[in-house]
Amino acid sequence: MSIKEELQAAERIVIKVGSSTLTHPTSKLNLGQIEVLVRQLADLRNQGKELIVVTSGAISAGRGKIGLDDPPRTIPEKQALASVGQGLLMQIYEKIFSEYGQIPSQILLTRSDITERKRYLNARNTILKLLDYDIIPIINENDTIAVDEIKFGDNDTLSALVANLAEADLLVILSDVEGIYTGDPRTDETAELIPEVNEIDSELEGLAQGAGTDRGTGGMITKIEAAKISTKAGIPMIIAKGSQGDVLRKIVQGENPGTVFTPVEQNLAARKKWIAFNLSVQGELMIDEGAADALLNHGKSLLACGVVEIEGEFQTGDVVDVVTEDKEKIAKGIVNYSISEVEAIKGLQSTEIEDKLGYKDYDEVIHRDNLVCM
Ligand SMILES: Nc1ncnc2c1ncn2[C@@H]1O[C@H](COP(=O)(O)OP(=O)(O)O)[C@@H](O)[C@H]1O
Ligand SMILES: N[C@@H](CCC(=O)OP(=O)(O)O)C(=O)O
Repeated sequence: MSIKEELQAAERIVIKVGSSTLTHPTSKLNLGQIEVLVRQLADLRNQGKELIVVTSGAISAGRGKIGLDDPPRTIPEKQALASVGQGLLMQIYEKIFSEYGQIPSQILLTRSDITERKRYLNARNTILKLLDYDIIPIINENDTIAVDEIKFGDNDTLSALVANLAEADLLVILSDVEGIYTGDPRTDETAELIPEVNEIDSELEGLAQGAGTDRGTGGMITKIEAAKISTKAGIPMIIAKGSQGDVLRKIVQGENPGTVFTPVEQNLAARKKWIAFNLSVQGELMIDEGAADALLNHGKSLLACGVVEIEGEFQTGDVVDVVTEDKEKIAKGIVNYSISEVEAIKGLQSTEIEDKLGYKDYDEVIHRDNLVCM
């Protein structure tokens, strides 16, 4: 399918809207802009599209409401502002969506809702049920309670993980720029829009700078991180300017008003997607050349005999990175044994595991069904 056809065929779409689109430079909500956006979303829903919105703007709206001149610096400051602003955001979404006959709902996520498999499945089931009820889930990070260890940090990454979790057909990131330019268009007058990206390389990453205003988080850097996750999961992603009145209509008609990232041809099963994009890696297994060949070229499981060195603190069922002796990361997987058990059985044949541990729950350290090669 061409990218145009993929855009036209997208039935389930995640739309992420940045603070720079939802709020004015005063930090207060940009009601006109939100109205235009919600009208388009309602119209897509009327066309039968399934929509999931990832919204930013809580911190900025909270700041606008309280009337703080300076942007928040500390985590408690951001948390307090988010606590004020999230309610404002939902109030306005609820009001305008209702006017257009649609039902929005709120979901606030922390990183562990995605990294812990049980919670991931819960979040997924809830979102799918809401879509089933013709509701538009509106997702934000749970800023008020998320501290560093459990934070996504930015909604670009969150939106890509949500697109993956919900098995969306398309991820749209609406910002205050048309797309990715050859430099930050705010500071580089010669910067030109890049309409299509087929491969994310270090050159492209080098063009991306941070946020454009003190309301945004991450700028183009986090949007490229999102594109890596999304395209690897087989989902095309578009960055476009949220203030263009008919931007969403154009996209679903197959037009590209910004930068489109074409997906990598790969269709991982849902469980493998969860492993591949799991942000909470608990350790690292270094494996020898033979084991690397078995994993990468023959689709085999990782056996204890191929494990050379171990790092981290993992329990049975945790996700670990698998690296070569040159420290190149080649895979990620769910381990069948804890770190102390792998330490004891590394280098051994599977037939020797029982003698060593006094039991043998599994032949493999990581079964191939729980392994994703990079
Ligand atoms: N190479 C680039 N191309 C386009 N924009 C860039 C680039 N590098 C940095 N930016 C900045 O990224 C900003 C958008 O990101 P951000 O401020 O986080 O907004 P949002 O709230 O939409 O996420 C733009 O306003 C721009 O200043
Ligand atoms: N969760 C935060 C937004 C974080 C974020 O990534 O902001 P942005 O770069 O504007 O998408 C909030 O609601 O204020």
